[in-house]
Order: sequence, then structure tokens, then C-alpha cells
Amino acid sequence: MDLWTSFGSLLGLFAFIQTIMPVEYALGRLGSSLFDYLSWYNYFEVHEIVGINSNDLYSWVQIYLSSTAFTSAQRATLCIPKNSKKTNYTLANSGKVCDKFKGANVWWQHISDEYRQSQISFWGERPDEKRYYTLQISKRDRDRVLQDYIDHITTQAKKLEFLNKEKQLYTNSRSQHNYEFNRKPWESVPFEHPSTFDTLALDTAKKQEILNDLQEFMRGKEFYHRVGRSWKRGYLLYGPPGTGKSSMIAAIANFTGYDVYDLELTEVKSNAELRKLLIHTTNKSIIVIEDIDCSVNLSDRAKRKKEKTTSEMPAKPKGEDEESRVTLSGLLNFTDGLWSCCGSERIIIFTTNHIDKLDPALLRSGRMDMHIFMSYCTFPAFKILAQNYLLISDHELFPQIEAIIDTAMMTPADVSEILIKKRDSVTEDPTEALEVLIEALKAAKDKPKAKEQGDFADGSEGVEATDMPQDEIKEEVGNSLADKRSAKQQTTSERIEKSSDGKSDCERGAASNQGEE
Ligand SMILES: Nc1ncnc2c1ncn2[C@@H]1O[C@H](COP(=O)(O)OP(=O)(O)OP(=O)(O)O)[C@@H](O)[C@H]1O
Ligand SMILES: [Mg+2]
Repeated sequence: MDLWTSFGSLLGLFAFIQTIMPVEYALGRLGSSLFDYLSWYNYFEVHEIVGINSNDLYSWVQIYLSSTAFTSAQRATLCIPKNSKKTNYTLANSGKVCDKFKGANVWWQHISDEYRQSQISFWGERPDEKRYYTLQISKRDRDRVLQDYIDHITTQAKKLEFLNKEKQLYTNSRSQHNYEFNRKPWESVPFEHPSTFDTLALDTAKKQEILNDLQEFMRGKEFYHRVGRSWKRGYLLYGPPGTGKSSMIAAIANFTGYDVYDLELTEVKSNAELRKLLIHTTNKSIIVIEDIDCSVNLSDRAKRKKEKTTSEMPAKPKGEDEESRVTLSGLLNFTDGLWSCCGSERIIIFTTNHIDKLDPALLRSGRMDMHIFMSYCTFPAFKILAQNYLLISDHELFPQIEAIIDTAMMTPADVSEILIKKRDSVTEDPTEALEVLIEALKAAKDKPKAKEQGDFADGSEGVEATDMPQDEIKEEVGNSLADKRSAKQQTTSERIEKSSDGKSDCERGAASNQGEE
């Protein structure tokens, strides 16, 4: 009787085991072990999911093979992802492709299996499909090439991913709703701004200086590591509206290939949220804060303090500063605090029409390494616009334009506007466009002198800046900042002359900021 009971229990146990590991499966394992033993080859599986985590190597293999799949695979799948222009090639299910590495032939096969219903998942939720690549490599070559081959795949895939990746433009606008529901603080669209350093109307020397700086930054991994600095660079673009600050950002993005994070500070509720946004940016990216003087109350603390004490107006309500949702110190921490090192190869760009309104702490070297003045349209800049819009590099009217352009103080945006409207796309004769431009330059030259007095922005704040006596300005924000302000009041031609002293805005900015500190 006992014997029957034990036999019954054994049968029960056997039936249970079969539900989780069927007999065919066990026999199959035995057969495949024998096959593996007798085969000339080793087989390695690279699964998409390992446990509950996605497997990076699977993605690298996929990217790496996508470059060879369409040339040599017999079966590939094609797809154009949403909002993308590029066709993606991947190995089709059971598709096979051969690759060569260090004289060894290797084969990759892509397998996509549905999970069997009877299989129990110990890991909770998982996808319905089990996808993996199988790498077939001869036993003879395995030890010699396998590790190097995997390293090669990873390096190549990273390069390919960067080259093929479409740049994204991220925004945090209306992020709160998004963040609460998707845990995604940034939304993105493909970045397609056509501005490049070729189309940017800027003096050649200044353009070259910026390009060199960017190039040095991009290859500076070892350097930044050696000197113990986090691998990031700050640019401050300042100048009147319509001088190309946003166009410059787009040109930098197109040159570096980095994603752009356009940070709308007014949408950020607190310093903690600012930090969260920073953590969610990727490496190789540009973080932009446009019109930083308008975003939050980041004006010069010393100046504000003095204004508060000397003003005859009733004192501002207590806690007004706290009303700014992001504080200056929060922003300073964002640019170079400990959290700013959570990624690498990042460029931070601030733009402003009013550099004199910014707190010197924000401008010091290390935070904003390069101060780039975007000036009114100069003659060299005009020549670039003429080349872009009218396809000419010289014309008999050029000398007339050269003679007045610096004193007219027109922005590149104004000049482009005339060239785009008046260009004769039928006969391609640029004469009329140039004549209209000359008239506009003459009219701008004879306009009231507000511009020359520093009112280059919008007719209000600039006047306020120039109304202050120079010595008072110096007392408040330091000599260097006052120098910057008076530099801003110079005409474009004066600035160009000044730049011939061999010093860049960057060097001047850095030197002056050290003084401020
Ligand atoms: N330096 C420039 N080179 C080429 N085009 C320019 C330049 N500056 C302005 N433009 C033209 O004028 C338009 C406006 O320029 P942009 O938006 O870059 O100016 P901005 O300095 O960012 O102005 P704002 O301070 O108002 O934001 C651009 O779309 C471009 O066509
Ligand atoms: Mg702009």
C-alpha cells in the first residue's frame, strides 16, 4: 500500500515537473549538449532581456549589425521610426549574417521566440517575445578573437549610434504634467535647425576662435580628466536682438552633433526640480537658457541690495526673493555644483540682451568660460549674408556698403530681411537688393542716437544702464563689468578695432571676471 502511495506521489511530482520543464525539453537539452560537444563551433546567445534588465550588448550588436545587415543579410527588416527620415535595417527573424574579424569568420543569427504559455516567469512581467542574437564562432578562433570582437562591436556601435542619431531638441515646457504621468521631465522633437557656422554672419576670426574652442573641448576628455575638471564648457552669448544668438546655438548643435536641451527656467518650480532636470539630460548635450536676465531674478545681488537700501520707494514685501522659483544659487549649482558632474561632455549656453544685468558670479570663468559678443552687422558679416542670400562675393556697390555699415548699426536679422525680400530670384540680379540695403543703412545711420548710447536692446533697459554715472557703476559691479558696459556702448567699428589688439572677448571676459571674484 505504502509502495503505491510513494509511486503515486512520484507520479504527481513528475507531472508537476513536466508542467514547468517538459520531457521534450529535457531531451532537447541533452541532444543540444551532444551537438555542442561534437560541433566545430561555439554558440553565444545575446539576449535582449537578462532577468528584468535590458541587455546593453543586445542593443550594441543590433546597431553594429544594422550597418552590415543591409549589404550582406539575405533577410532584413526595414523600418522608418516615427518622426525620423532614416531607414533602419535589422536582421529579420532567423536572418543570418557573416562578419569577419582578425581573419576569423563569425555568424550572427537573430531569433525571436514567443514565450511558451507553460513557462513560469519568476521575474514578474516580461515581453511576449524573447529576442536574442546567436553568435557562431569556431572553437579554434574563440579564445583569440572573442573578447576583442565584443570590444570592437561596442566601440563601433557607440560611434555609429552617435553618427546616425538624429539630434533632438528637448524642452521642459509643461513638463510637470508630463513628469507626473510619464516620469519624463523633458519632451523632445527632432532638431532640424539649418543654421551652421557657414551660414552664420560673423567675423571670420571670431568664428574661427569659437570653432577651435569647440574642437578642443570635444577632444578634451583626457585633458579634463587629467586636470580634475568636469568635462563641460560654458558660453555666454550676449548682444542686441537679431544678432544671431539663437542661430549660433543651432550652429553649435549642428557642428557638435549634440542634443539640445532648451531649459525654460520660468517653468521650473524649485532648485530641486532644476537638479532633477539636469540629472535627466544626456552626455554630449547642450543645455541652453535663453534670455537669462528675463527668466528669473538673477540680476546683480550687490546692485539690488544697494537699490533696496537707497531707494525712496516703499520697501518691497518680505520674501519677494523667495518668489523666484529658482534662485541664483540654485542656478550656480546647476552650472558647476556637484550635480553638474553627473554627466560629461556638456556645453551650457546662456543668452542675454543685457549682460550688465547679470550677477558677476554667473559670469565668472569656469561657469561661463567664453563670453561671445554678437555684434551689429559688420562688413565681413554682411559679405557672408550676401553670399548666402544673393550668391555673390563681390559687387560694385560693396564699397558703399562698407563705408556706412558700421555706423548704421543694423542687425544681421535686419540685413537678411532686406536681402531675402529684395533678392531677384528670376534674373538673379542682386543690384536692387543692394540698393535697397544702402538706403536702409543710410536711414538707420541718421536715426536718433539712442543706439550709440547703449540702447541696443529694446529702447528701455539700455537707456537705464547708460543713465547711471560710470563711477557709480564701477562701485557697484566692479570695474570690469563697467568696462563691458562701455564696450557695449561702443559702435561696432570701435569694437572691431579693439579686437585687433589680439585679445578675444573670451580673454577679456575671463580676465575681468577674475577681478570681480
Ligand atoms: N549672425 C547672423 N548670421 C546669420 N543670420 C542671422 C544672424 N543674426 C540674425 N540672423 C537672422 O535673423 C534671424 C533672427 O536671429 P536670431 O534669432 O539668431 O537672433 P537672436 O540674437 O537670437 O535674437 P533675440 O535676442 O531676439 O533672441 C535668424 O533666423 C537669421 O535668419
Ligand atoms: Mg534668440
